[in-house]
Amino acid sequence: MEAARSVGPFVVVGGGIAGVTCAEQLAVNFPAEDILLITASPVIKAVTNFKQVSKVLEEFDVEEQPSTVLENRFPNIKVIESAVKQLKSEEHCIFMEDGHRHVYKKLCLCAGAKPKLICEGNPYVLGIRDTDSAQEFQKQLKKAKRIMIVGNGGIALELVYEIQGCEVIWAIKDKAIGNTFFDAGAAEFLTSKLMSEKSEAKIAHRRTIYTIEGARKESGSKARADNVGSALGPDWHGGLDLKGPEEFSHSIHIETRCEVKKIYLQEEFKITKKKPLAFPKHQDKSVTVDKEMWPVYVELTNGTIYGCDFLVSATGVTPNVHPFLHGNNFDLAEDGGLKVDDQMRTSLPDVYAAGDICTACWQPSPVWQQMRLWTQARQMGWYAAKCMAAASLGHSIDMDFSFELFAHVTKFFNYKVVLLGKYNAQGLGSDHELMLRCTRGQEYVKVVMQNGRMMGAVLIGETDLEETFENLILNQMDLSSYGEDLLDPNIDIEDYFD
Ligand SMILES: Cc1cc2nc3c(=O)[nH]c(=O)nc-3n(C[C@H](O)[C@H](O)[C@H](O)COP(=O)(O)OP(=O)(O)OC[C@H]3O[C@@H](n4cnc5c(N)ncnc54)[C@H](O)[C@@H]3O)c2cc1C
Ligand SMILES: NC(=O)C1=CN([C@@H]2O[C@H](COP(=O)(O)OP(=O)(O)OC[C@H]3O[C@@H](n4cnc5c(N)ncnc54)[C@H](O)[C@@H]3O)[C@@H](O)[C@H]2O)C=CC1
Repeated sequence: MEAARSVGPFVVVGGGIAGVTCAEQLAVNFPAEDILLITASPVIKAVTNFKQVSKVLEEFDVEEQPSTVLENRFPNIKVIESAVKQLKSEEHCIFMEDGHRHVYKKLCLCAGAKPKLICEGNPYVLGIRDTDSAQEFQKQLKKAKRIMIVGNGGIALELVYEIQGCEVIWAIKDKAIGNTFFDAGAAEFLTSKLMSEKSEAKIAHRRTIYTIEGARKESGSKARADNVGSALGPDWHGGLDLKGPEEFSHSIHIETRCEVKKIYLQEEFKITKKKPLAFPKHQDKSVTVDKEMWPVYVELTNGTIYGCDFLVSATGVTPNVHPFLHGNNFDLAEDGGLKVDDQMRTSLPDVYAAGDICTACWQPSPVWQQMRLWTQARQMGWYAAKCMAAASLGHSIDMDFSFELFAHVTKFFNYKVVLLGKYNAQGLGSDHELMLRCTRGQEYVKVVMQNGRMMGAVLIGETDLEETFENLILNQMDLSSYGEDLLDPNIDIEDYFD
């Protein structure tokens, strides 16, 4: 067995952000050694336009590229396009779909995650993970008149805002939108943006439903449909044409505090004699029961039933661990991810993991938590390579600074959104207070304070506060004496703390 440990190259499985970043860093650290990157997809995802916005805030695009681009940049990286079928960790060997096998010295698993669908194997329930699934969604949307989006996180927030020309029923378990990122206050701020943008907006308070009828579609430029499959960056939907066949701009119907109870196919539904609801498409109050026959019917736990063309299950992801588990006893975390320690090691010798496939099981910084995001996939891939390099030289390294503070920059409803630290007071119990500053349609600033120290923040809009707040959270300065001044728009707090 000893022999297996030292022969063979470094091997990385997965051509997503985590895997590509890990392979690149290994290639830089060991320019004279072969690095094998094995991936099931014909393209790899590369980080482009990387910008270190501040100490921990970073922004970048994600671009799908042919593997030759990576091999040309790093001559000691060899990309093999084939799925891994099995791992025999005892033998330090992986077996491929294409029949080949590869011995490894050290292995990093970066096989990502897959959509956690509310119902597997139903052709009317779509998940979105990558370009292929996004294109399939776009194709289905072109001919859809009404769809249901289930889930209240990143994908749902983006889709609800971007989809035009198709009625959208948005079913969420929570009482307010965007629960994975926002509290009720921020949700209200964002919902009002959705309302204010649609001239005929109105809210039907039946079961706290928002019915947003949009203005007739102005000429406006359609999203570029020709460059699908290019940058998968935070504007992954930007390259898609998320427009249905109808001529109105938006028609969103939000059903809160409910889940999908049952999904019926058309034939099955006909025999139930149940009555599907229509939502007032043209403000016609009398339209309460749908006359159309839909391919699929969805019964929600609040008793309402809607016909629609298909559902999007934007209900989270589950780590892609299965091809590797067979015959290997990895320690798994509750969320199904491969447990990794502070050196990105899994429970099996010489096997590391990074990105969506893993679950961080080290003692985290008090203001950091894992979230399956591009930013963390890149940071983990980079750090795992450093750990593998150090380990092969016989030592370990300190935790990378990027895990000191949770920091995420993104865009929702066309607002810049910055999330820092314990932005929703995660794990702080009731022992914290919130400070808020909000100008409707402009900015929403929420700060989470505990014992006079800043623990987290939600910044929506161009607030220019991210760097100052990042420093205040990192240095844990006692801010009690500043009180409300901290958010006083007339006080330039940057001067206070510069
Ligand atoms: C629609 C959507 C929008 C998103 N938007 C954002 C955003 O705006 N900002 C953000 O920060 N995050 C966003 N995310 C999350 C982000 O995409 C993921 O966190 C990130 O891509 C994870 O990277 P990864 O390398 O771990 O996994 P992935 O990118 O999933 O890569 C996994 C790789 O492993 C390969 N693979 C899988 N199984 C095998 C196997 N058996 N053998 C060989 N290879 C295999 C796959 O082919 C793929 O190349 C979004 C996710 C989705 C689905
Ligand atoms: N701009 C950004 O930062 C974006 C980030 N992402 C990331 O990509 C990954 C996938 O995105 P999402 O699928 O949106 O995951 P998510 O984790 O962001 O949201 C999942 C949502 O589905 C809900 N949910 C789970 N099971 C459900 C059920 N059975 N019924 C109803 N609701 C259910 C959850 O409560 C949550 O609101 C996530 O890690 C997310 O953070 C995705 C899109 C944009």
